[in-house]
Amino acid sequence: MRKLLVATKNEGKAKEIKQLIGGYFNDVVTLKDFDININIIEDGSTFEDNALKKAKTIYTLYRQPTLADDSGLEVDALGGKPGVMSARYAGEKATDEDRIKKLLDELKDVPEDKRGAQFICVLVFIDQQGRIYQTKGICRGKIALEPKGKNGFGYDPIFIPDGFDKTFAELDSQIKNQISHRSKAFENLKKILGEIYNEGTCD
Ligand SMILES: O=c1nc[nH]c2c1ncn2[C@H]1C[C@H](O)[C@@H](COP(=O)(O)OP(=O)(O)OP(=O)(O)O)O1
Ligand SMILES: [Mg+2]
Repeated sequence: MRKLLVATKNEGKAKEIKQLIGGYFNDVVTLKDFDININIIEDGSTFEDNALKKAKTIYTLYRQPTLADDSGLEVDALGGKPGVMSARYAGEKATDEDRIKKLLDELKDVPEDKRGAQFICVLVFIDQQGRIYQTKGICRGKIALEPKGKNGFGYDPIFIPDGFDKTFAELDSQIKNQISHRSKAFENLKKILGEIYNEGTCD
């Protein structure tokens, strides 16, 4: 029996993590699943700092294999903003719609060919013994002129990945999971898990 704690409260993210993690754990539980009400202040200046803080906080409490994901959207025309502030871009109580609205507003005078952006995902995994591993994935694309689609979460309705003419929210979750920043970070994490667990998936 191998269990993974996922240090996230974001249900959209948790769903993707469960789809992407592969067969290395029989049980994958998030902070919502085991109902711990902990508020981890994400005050780092990088995705790496914040992912590390989330993973360490949960590992220190439970001493079990723990995974954290810190991610966000960097918009070229805004010098990389909202970046690490993506979740709090329109204030603490704001919704995904509020954040999308604010971003589109700031880009209202930016023409289509200057709307380049990238999603970043940093994963930090801490194994049973407390060893720390980190991987990163980037997905390039551009910001749509208006929100479209119902799939996914967060900024998905306004992000058009390179090579497609639809937003992540219009594309199938299967396609998103083949090309996203998160899936790229997981490709590398799974190589590490393969080494830690000797290629053996658990059964
Ligand atoms: O694939 C994605 N598709 C759309 N939006 C995304 C994606 N990946 C990250 N994002 C956005 C959501 C949130 O506004 C911010 C992440 O912030 P981040 O602190 O990592 O996550 P969070 O606060 O929502 O949950 P938690 O910290 O509990 O894991 O970037
Ligand atoms: Mg967060």
